[in-house]
Amino acid sequence: MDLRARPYRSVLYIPGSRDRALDKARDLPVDAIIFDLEDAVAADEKVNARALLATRLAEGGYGGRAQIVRINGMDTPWGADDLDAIAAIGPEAILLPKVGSVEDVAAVAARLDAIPAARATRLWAMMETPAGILNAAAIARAPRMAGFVMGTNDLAKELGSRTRAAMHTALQHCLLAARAAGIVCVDGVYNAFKDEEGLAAECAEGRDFGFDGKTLIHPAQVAIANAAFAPSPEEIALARRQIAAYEEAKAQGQGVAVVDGKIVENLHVDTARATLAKADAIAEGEAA
Ligand SMILES: CC(C)(COP(=O)(O)OP(=O)(O)OC[C@H]1O[C@@H](n2cnc3c(N)ncnc32)[C@H](O)[C@@H]1OP(=O)(O)O)[C@@H](O)C(=O)NCCC(=O)NCCSC(=O)C[C@H](O)C(=O)O
Ligand SMILES: [Mg+2]
Repeated sequence: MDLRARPYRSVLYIPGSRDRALDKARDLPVDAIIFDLEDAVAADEKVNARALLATRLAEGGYGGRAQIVRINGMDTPWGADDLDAIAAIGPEAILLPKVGSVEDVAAVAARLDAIPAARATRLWAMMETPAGILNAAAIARAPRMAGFVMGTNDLAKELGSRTRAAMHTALQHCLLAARAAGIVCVDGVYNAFKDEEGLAAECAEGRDFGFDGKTLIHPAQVAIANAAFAPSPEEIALARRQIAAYEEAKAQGQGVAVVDGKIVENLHVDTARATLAKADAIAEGEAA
């Protein structure tokens, strides 16, 4: 299965304790939702949030959006109960926080193997600890692994870094590991949720790096991420021209075409086809 065939431009965190936000998300134009039981939920709300979220997920109404539940760490008082309660609903994916090693993931995958409802549930990993970043290649190939989410807040805390630039190596390292394993990789959150310009700039950088999309914390951020991570009309038009020019060159026995003064070879055509497939998947999701 091509995990990246589906769009992940906008991936919105929703605190599992906020019923109004859980309801609102049913109408938001996001590609994916992370229903959060970890850092967005206070310690004394954890148990109630787990029950509320289980009820809302069982009710459904989230349409074709990818649904991912972030549980608490297995080393916390809530992790094991979160896992059992959420796995029993058979969610599409469970997101593990602060993953440090492939063994962390393998232990959860083995526990899921014993829960029939979770037969098809995939695992995602928060990449946000120095050990996790260093072990990214192995984690990306762990059992049931389907996606990485960059946790830039925790990473900044752990590294003591003060700028995003200081985390570029970690971001790119995780992206390399994800691409080598063929899994999804989404960028970290932009905390200043009222700063649209700052978010747009960070989305543009994430897109240039190659991320599939951005994690978000507020509905006002959704449109900006959706625009930044979708192929632009110019990119779509160029992709079509590249494919047509290459097909024509091939018909004449040549392996190289030229479009806008730049060579187009089979690998560029692969990228062009991927651009069109992504645009189609987005259009399909928006029409649904
Ligand atoms: C940041 C917020 C606390 C702001 O909340 P609030 O003051 O309620 O915002 P608004 O009044 O502007 O809200 C307007 C309406 O939008 C709904 N809303 C708000 N946030 C969300 C959301 N995330 N999803 C869905 N709907 C949302 C409100 O209910 C209002 O609706 P209505 O009443 O109908 O008008 C708040 O946005 C928030 O809590 N955001 C999520 C924070 C979060 O999830 N944090 C954890 C993830 S970040 C992280 O941990 C990353 C990683 O681990 C790392 O290390 O980096
Ligand atoms: Mg975190």
